Amino acid sequence: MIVSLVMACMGEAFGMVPYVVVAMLAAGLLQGTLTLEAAAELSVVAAVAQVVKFFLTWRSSMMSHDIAFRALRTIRDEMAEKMARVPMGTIVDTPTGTFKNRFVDNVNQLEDAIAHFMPELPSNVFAPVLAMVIVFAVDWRMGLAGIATIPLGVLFYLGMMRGYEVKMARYIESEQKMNSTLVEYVNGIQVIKAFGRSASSYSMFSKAVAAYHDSTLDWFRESWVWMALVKSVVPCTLLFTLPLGVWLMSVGEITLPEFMVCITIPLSFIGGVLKFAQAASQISRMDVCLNVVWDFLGLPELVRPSKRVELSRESFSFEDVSFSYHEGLEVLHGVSFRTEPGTMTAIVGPSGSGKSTIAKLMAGFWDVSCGTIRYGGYNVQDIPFGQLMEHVSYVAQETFLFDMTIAENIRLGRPQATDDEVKRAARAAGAHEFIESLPQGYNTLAGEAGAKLSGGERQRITIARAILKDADVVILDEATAYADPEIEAVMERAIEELVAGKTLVTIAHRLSTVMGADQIIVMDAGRVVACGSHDELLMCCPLYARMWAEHTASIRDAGRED
Ligand SMILES: Nc1ncnc2c1ncn2[C@@H]1O[C@H](COP(=O)(O)OP(=O)(O)OP(=O)(O)O)[C@@H](O)[C@H]1O
Repeated sequence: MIVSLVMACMGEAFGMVPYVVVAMLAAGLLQGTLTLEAAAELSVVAAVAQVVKFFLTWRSSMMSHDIAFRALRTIRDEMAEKMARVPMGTIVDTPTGTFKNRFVDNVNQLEDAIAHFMPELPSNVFAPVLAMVIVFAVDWRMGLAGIATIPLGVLFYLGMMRGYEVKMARYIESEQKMNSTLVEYVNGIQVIKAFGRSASSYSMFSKAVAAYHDSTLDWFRESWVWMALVKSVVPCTLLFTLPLGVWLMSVGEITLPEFMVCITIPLSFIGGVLKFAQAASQISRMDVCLNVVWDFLGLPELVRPSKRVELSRESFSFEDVSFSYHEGLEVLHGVSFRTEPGTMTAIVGPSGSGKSTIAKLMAGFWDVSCGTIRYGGYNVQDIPFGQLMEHVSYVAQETFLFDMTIAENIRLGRPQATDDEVKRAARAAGAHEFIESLPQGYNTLAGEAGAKLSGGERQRITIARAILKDADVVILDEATAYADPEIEAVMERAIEELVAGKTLVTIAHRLSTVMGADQIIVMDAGRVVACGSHDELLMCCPLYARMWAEHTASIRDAGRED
């Protein structure tokens, strides 16, 4: 960046040479002393200086752009890394659009600041200073006349700067809010259409657009008056230099060439001064955008050690675990249980009783508020995140496929897996046939295929992913929730493949699917109310007995309807 700055400044210095040459040519012409050879030589000097300026400015700009894009990449990489280290709560509580804003729009704004503003700012200061040194060296009175418009310009500039940062922050905030609301709007378009609402009636979006409109106009209305004054007053140097110069020349204080130098040189630095005046908006913008980056990078992280530990064969154990997603709102209270290796644990309970929360804590998405979760004999907080994840497969309620090929989506389970292994996993998950029937088979992009895949098919792809991972513990969070009756059998076979010989923790609504579990944990309002086998719970847990009665009644009713 320093080299880029130096080259930009040198470029400005060379850029001034043609002005000096013009002054010398004009003076020679007026004095009648200009010869053809001298004119040709001076023109060559001006042309060479212009070429050198071009070369230096070009190199400086290339370097600063290179630096800018490298900085942008580093910032984005760090933000993406950070995202993997913050608790899931930070992610789910933030609207998707906000992430797009932080990562894309906000960081993009820094490009302009780093690539243009930083190298140009010193050269915009350097060029006027150099120009003034030249004019002052010729005649100090002409020097003063050359900068006479600047104090007035500074006055108007200060007028523009009043409350500028607040206005700029409001403008950027409203711009980002509008962008993120637009992303939400697009994400939620199905709901908006289904309820027959239009963009204008989606009040969040229209409010964000209106706020952006108001803040932009507010900002421009005030700034533009001042900026227009600065731009019209500062370049008027001739108003002062011309009469003073003519007078000084008439009284013999300065020569004609000196007069020409003193009126042309101040004209050469006006562009720089005006650009410098715009620096305020750049600095405020940079400040706001950088703060967004720093705030995000400063978010608290899930702290894990990096040194691998020697895990025993023990599986998960919850010891008096309490948890709140948000302070003061505890959703799990003193939960304790163990999962023995190679056994099946089912977690059941009414909606909102905390089943999925337990699954997500096992998957390491959040840290507990109180108590301890152990795996392999260690508190999970003392196990490197990557190491714990080697042992755990989490199949979530929501199936998510990345917009890459189906094969690559499955391979996420084990990046080094061969094509054959990917296919074997898909076969075991009962997904091979429908994947083969897609236009490009395993190479079909999930985004293209997405619309054609049913919920159950998508789920079998995520099960294939988990089968490929081959982890010791499989956590199934209502994994068969979207399966229709016809494919339920296929799904169950896929899951049997997935969990063969593994420790299974499953959360299921249909109690018939968990009857055979080694232990069933019954949750109610964030507490474990009972734990045992199906038969034991029927005898001793009224809540479970009621849920079972409701479940069998619903199966009977469904059978009667058929
Ligand atoms: N991300 C979140 N932020 C705040 N509260 C949450 C979050 N996720 C769940 N909760 C709350 O935590 C409680 C337990 O939710 P959880 O999803 O674990 O229940 P569940 O038993 O799995 O429910 P269901 O069977 O309906 O999926 C609920 O009161 C829920 O509103």
